[in-house]
Amino acid sequence: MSTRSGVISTLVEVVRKTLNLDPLVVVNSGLVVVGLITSLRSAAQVLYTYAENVCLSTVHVRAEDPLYEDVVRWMNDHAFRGRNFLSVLAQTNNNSDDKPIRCAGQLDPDRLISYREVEDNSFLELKPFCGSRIFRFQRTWMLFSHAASGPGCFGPPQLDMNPPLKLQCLSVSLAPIRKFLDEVRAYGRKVSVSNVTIYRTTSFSPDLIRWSSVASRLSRDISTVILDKHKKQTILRDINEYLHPQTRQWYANHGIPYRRGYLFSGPPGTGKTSLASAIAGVFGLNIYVLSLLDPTMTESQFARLFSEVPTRCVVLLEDVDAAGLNRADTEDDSIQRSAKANTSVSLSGLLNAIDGVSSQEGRILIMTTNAPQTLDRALIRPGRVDVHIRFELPSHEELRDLFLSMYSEVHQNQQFSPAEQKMEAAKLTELAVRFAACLPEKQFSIAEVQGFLLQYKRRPGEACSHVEHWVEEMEFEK
Ligand SMILES: Nc1ncnc2c1ncn2[C@@H]1O[C@H](COP(=O)(O)OP(=O)(O)OP(=O)(O)O)[C@@H](O)[C@H]1O
Repeated sequence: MSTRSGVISTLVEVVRKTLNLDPLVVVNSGLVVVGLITSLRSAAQVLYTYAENVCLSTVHVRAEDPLYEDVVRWMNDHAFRGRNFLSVLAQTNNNSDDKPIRCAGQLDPDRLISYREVEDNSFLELKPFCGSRIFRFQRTWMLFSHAASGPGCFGPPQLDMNPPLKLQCLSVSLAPIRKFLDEVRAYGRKVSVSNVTIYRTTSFSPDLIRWSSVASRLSRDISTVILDKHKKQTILRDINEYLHPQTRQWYANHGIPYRRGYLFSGPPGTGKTSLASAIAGVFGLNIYVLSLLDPTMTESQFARLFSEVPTRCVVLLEDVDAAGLNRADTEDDSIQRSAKANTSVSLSGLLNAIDGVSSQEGRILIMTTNAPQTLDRALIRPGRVDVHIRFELPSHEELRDLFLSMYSEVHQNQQFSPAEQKMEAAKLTELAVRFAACLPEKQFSIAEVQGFLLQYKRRPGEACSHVEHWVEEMEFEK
């Protein structure tokens, strides 16, 4: 003890002599400064909390809400342009269908191109990730905060999770932020007018499963989906009528839950998913894809996700037959999990999610299946499935349409005069008839025939001459 105090007094003496300062005074002043800073910080915190409660309007936006993407997009395109943000998430954006690769010259079948040498169309996106930024919107100063790991961004950032957003402004009313959000949504609609955003469920942890947008694509033109005209018109008219605001009122007046379900059934590769995505494009809706086969999803999570979709959207439940959901073969026909079930969601859980009290109104449910005959009657009864569209293997007429659709740009070539274009179109129709006649009806799926045509992308004549041989090969394989 005495040695330690001896060392301390020697040190004090050395400091006093070399710096000409009394160390005790320095330490005391330091303590006072630290104390002052701590008190000021606490006072600022109290003031901030008071201000937040009394005169700051705050809006939080959850990551799974479509508004989230709109806010981030608006901030990126306006408030952050050319400025530094404290912490950003760098991400390669591959969703740039509308930005073609700037590739050297015309396609030459004999010249192979290494795509390391060519500028690709993915681009680097820097998204605000953690921190806050003050920006001005229509004469109002606002604070945008994005916390990656709770308040203050302490701790390691959780890169796999989109943290919620916070928008604040100095106002006792939410009106300025509402105005801002209206603008953000209008901007989002404008920039993605011909895009369909696809949402899927993402499991962040065993207990946390949420919707997240996985892609935003140019919507598929409905005319490129080959389907009997009458069936196509039926479904388009039906959805058009259903989505109309007057129809919603009609449902409400009659006390009928405002929901509509569609079943697309048919062999693989006949266009069920293609039609669902084209429908979303026609009506400007986003697609929410749910899978009954997701091993990480419990029944209650499934129900919650189903109820969290927005009012107007397409909910796509693919291959419902694959889950093997049927009533157990019990005498009382009660809805229990069948032994063959392939999912953690029971049939009654699925039925409740579709039309239980918490199920979202206004959405369009599209279920696809290869085996409609195996589906439980309860699942496809009217109210759950209102329109059943049967997809079939293509007829000669549909094969001809597919051929014409694959080579549509051949005669639309701008280098041709209108008269030449007409002649080319006539030639192509002739080829299409010949092509279809070489294929047996109702034997191959459109996906299979499309696969064959893809080998002859700009050469309809060659496709026509090779199709018979391809049919022989396919028949041999089958
Ligand atoms: N009727 C169709 N019209 C246009 N393209 C089609 C059609 N059917 C299939 N295709 C093409 O075949 C491929 C697979 O189609 P899609 O995924 O829509 O079939 P599906 O019926 O949903 O198949 P699955 O039952 O295996 O999910 C796509 O590339 C699509 O372009």
